[in-house]
Amino acid sequence: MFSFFKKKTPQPSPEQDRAQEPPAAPVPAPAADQPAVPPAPREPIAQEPVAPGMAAPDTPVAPPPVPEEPAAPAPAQPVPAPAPAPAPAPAPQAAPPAKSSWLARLKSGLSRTGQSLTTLFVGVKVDEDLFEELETALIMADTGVDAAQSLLKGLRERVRQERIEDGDRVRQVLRELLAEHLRPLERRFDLDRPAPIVTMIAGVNGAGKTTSIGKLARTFQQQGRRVLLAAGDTFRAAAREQLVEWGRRNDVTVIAQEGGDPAAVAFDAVKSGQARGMGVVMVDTAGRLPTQLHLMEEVKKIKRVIAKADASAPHEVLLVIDGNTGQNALAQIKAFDQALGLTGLIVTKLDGTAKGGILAAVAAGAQGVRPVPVYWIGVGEGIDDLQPFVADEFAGALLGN
Ligand SMILES: Nc1nc2c(ncn2[C@@H]2O[C@H](COP(=O)(O)OP(=O)(O)OP(=O)(O)O)[C@@H](O)[C@H]2O)c(=O)[nH]1
Repeated sequence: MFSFFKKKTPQPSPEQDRAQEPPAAPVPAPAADQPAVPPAPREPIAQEPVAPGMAAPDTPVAPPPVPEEPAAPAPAQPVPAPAPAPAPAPAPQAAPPAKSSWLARLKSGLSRTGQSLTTLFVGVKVDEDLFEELETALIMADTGVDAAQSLLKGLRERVRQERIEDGDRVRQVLRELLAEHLRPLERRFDLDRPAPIVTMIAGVNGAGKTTSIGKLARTFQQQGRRVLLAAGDTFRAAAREQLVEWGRRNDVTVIAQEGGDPAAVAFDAVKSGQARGMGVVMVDTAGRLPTQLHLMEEVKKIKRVIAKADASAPHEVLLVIDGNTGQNALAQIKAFDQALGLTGLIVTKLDGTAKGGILAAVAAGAQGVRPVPVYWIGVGEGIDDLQPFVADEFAGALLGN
């Protein structure tokens, strides 16, 4: 399995607050990840290698300055350097895996969640004790109380109506009910619309934003779209370099700038994407907690400034959430949705978690959350471990077929 983006150091805690850092080094990451002296200044990078099967690049265009945005600093200067012409590393995996292997991975990824649920049905008597145990197991899997109760209500009805006495049949019915419950979250990311599709990615530290962007860039390329990335985390050199390095290895243009205003980088990326006929422009943003109000203002500003480069953009605003986060994910969705108007979710790290039920809580609108559609789920660090969310497959992986 091809693995990439693995950080050399442990992930920064979401609890870290850039605000507490000295102004000269406003970085969210732990000291280990952050050299006291930043790495040698990197030229803003605009690689222009051409992915196989893609059109030749246009002449790089110097983007216009960011239009008047109160307190906006000078525009980024992504002077598109000539292509460094590194021999592009071969694609780690040429073709997407067979459907069966993906399903097997999803299943094994969610096995820790599934185990606690599926073992309950083996040779069991179908009675009130079973329903109570199931309710507890669902809540433990992070479905939340609302979703657990609503699923169990449906299950009781079906068991009564169909006079089900077999534990395994109860499991199958619960699986059907879970799939139905999750189906409203299913949404396909539409690539067939006017380009560039400007997609902004937000989330807390370490949720998997940059990794997911890398995986998506590959997916979009495989579907014949030219991709441009904006390294919107101008504070943390490691985050920027992670994206830039990915771009180098995979023939994807990356607009990056050390320091400065992330909104300016985003603006430049959109302009550049328009000028170069890109299919998708993905804007990475620094990790932030919803409680860090100044950083939430910053991410709102990025969105506003993107709209100055293209009045219809951003076309997608995606929140990346870590599937292990538990019920706090709901608070994250609510806050980012309020700040940015989310169009979709990417739920990562569903592999090896005992809490794969969080999507049921989202679908139930628990804690007043809007059931924001889920475009993709991440079940591993490999390039193919980000897959479209399909309710039926998800329910099957969780509860068996
Ligand atoms: N197991 C697993 N690990 C993942 C998944 N997605 C991302 N990761 C890992 O999670 C870690 C953090 O991922 P990043 O992409 O750096 O997260 P980020 O949100 O960009 O982090 P910041 O830039 O610090 O805000 C990395 O070690 C990734 O390899 C997933 O679906 N499964």
